[in-house]
Amino acid sequence: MSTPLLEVRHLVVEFPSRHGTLRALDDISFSIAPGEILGVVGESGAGKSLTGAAIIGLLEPPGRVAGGEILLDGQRIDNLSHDKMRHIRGRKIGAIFQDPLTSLNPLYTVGRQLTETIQAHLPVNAAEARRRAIGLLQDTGIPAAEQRIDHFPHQFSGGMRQRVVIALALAAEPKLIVADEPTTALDVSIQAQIIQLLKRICKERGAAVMLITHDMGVIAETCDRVAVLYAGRVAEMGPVHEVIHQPAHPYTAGLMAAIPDIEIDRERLNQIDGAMPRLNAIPRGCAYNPRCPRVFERCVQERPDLINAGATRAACWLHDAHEPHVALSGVGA
Ligand SMILES: Nc1ncnc2c1ncn2[C@@H]1O[C@H](COP(=O)(O)OP(=O)(O)OP(=O)(O)O)[C@@H](O)[C@H]1O
Repeated sequence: MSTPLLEVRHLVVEFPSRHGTLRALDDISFSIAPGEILGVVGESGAGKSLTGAAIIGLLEPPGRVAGGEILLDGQRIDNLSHDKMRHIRGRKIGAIFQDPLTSLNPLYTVGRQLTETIQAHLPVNAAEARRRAIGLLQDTGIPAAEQRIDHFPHQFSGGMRQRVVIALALAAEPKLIVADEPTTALDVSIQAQIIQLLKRICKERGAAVMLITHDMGVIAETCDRVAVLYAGRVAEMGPVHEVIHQPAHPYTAGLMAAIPDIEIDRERLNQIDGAMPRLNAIPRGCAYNPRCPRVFERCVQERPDLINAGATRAACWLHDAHEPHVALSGVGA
């Protein structure tokens, strides 16, 4: 892999609470190379959005980075002032969120928002900024961009608005795009178009992308590599094809089995039994052990770190070569 653009090393995020400190992200490490799309997947509460928020410097207090480091282009960004981070967010990191309306100012035309962003970060005059803004709208598939540039956000449909948000995220030519559930709020019929657009435009520009989603189908279509999160830790990480077709962690296998299939009645979907633990009740050993069909003694005693597991890396004792896998009695192994 080429030199990483983004490196997240041993990231810890904590929230103070009345019951003591809650650790929401616990020792998360991964990297993304230029031009690469890393999918971050997991059930609700796994820590996907917090990971994205920590990277873009938008963790909501009292949540805080309590350990580890985040490097962009070799420079630490987790310890910068708000002002410096705001500048980096515009210039080097573009963010795309689930609801396009949170990223757009309803009072300004999309052209004004695009040209202001371009001129705040790039040395171009107003005419050039407008020319580039029209180019971005065309690139993101907005028809009649020369006219639509002077429209307000409410004059666009949901799908078109998310295209505008993608154009805005790319306006300052950032090297990293963090996209948090970018299609969840959209009509199913246009989700695939937006995902394909994001993929094409980022690949063309060589931008690194962190794509947060709970949807394994989106990951399969879009990503180069994938990190599977569970209870604030990486359960498995590897090339997307290998993670999907030979999942090494029983949690990943469970997520794969739960992918909706239009041929199958929703009622019959194979969901993973049980629920993600609350932060104040993370089980000892492997956090997935109460739900795991392959749990054995060591899983309830010792917490696994990522180890080589065939074509991927998985935090699972099943892949420890020295492990005699003695199933726990009473649990379907
Ligand atoms: N402000 C907060 N205070 C306390 N705990 C929080 C706060 N924000 C998030 N958490 C907890 O951190 C954990 C991770 O949350 P996060 O939003 O990152 O999950 P997620 O994987 O993005 O889920 P979803 O798919 O539902 O967005 C959850 O247990 C959540 O309850």
